[in-house]
Amino acid sequence: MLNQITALFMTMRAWDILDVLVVTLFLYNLYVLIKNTRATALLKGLLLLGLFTLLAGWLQLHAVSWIMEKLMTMILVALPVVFQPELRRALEQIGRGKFYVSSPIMTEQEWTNVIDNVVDAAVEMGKKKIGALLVFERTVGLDDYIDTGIRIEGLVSEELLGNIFIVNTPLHDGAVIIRENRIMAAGCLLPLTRDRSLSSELGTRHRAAIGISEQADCVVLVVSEETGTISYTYGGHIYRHMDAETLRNRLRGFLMQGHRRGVSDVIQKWSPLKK
Ligand SMILES: Nc1ncnc2c1ncn2[C@@H]1O[C@H](COP(=O)(O)OP(=O)(O)OP(=O)(O)O)[C@@H](O)[C@H]1O
Repeated sequence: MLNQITALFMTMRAWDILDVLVVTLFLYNLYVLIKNTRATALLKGLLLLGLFTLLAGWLQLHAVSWIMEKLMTMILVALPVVFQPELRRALEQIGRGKFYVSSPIMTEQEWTNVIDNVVDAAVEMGKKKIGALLVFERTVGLDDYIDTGIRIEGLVSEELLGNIFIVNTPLHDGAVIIRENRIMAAGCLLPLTRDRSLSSELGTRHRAAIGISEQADCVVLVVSEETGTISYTYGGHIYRHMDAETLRNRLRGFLMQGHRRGVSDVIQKWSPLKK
């Protein structure tokens, strides 16, 4: 065994290493792209079906094997249809040269500043019963949704957020999308959840917040215009009646510990050129 491994390394050419590196980079970015989206759950399901097919073959259950093989073929044909939005987004990102995401890493102080400004704005809007919808992009890019709104690309501040959501102003309808310390766009249209089990108290603003969190790994804040309560959504779930401190802590958890944008982070983090 050891000899075989040694032989393998001895016969390895520089191109083979490059080959492995390219495949690793591709798979890692693919993982980052689909992590925490509905694609992950579907892939887990596929993996289980694959294992079941192998097991059926190994136990020589011919009828089960035959059915599973046909089923797998059908699923593989159906996959591009089911994953059409994800595939489109991935191809667009490659087309825009964004598959390998390179972005400056935010310091802890910068994140704290962003979170404080957003939470203070949300609390203030809650007191005044001003409805608001704020999406924090994480590893899954939200360019598709940013494109549905008005581009801003301004630094996050309590004052700017407060201004955007003033009732009857052009930008107040729809969602604000935040990427790191920038408000990328306002007035964005988000997909509504189709979950029928939700409370009837939750109108379209809350349904949009849940809907986008089902499609991507973003975290979304909602301020209710009716009650002034603040909620957040993540992974298709809604967490309601948040106070400022809990919200701050949850956002820290999501954004400061959980925010990774890919291999570029690691490279930048350990880069000797990093100041
Ligand atoms: N698909 C969507 N994407 C983004 N924003 C949306 C979407 N649908 C509705 N909204 C926002 O939600 C507002 C309507 O909120 P609605 O009263 O229906 O929801 P709600 O969940 O009951 O919230 P509230 O408690 O604030 O009343 C719209 O004016 C718009 O700003």
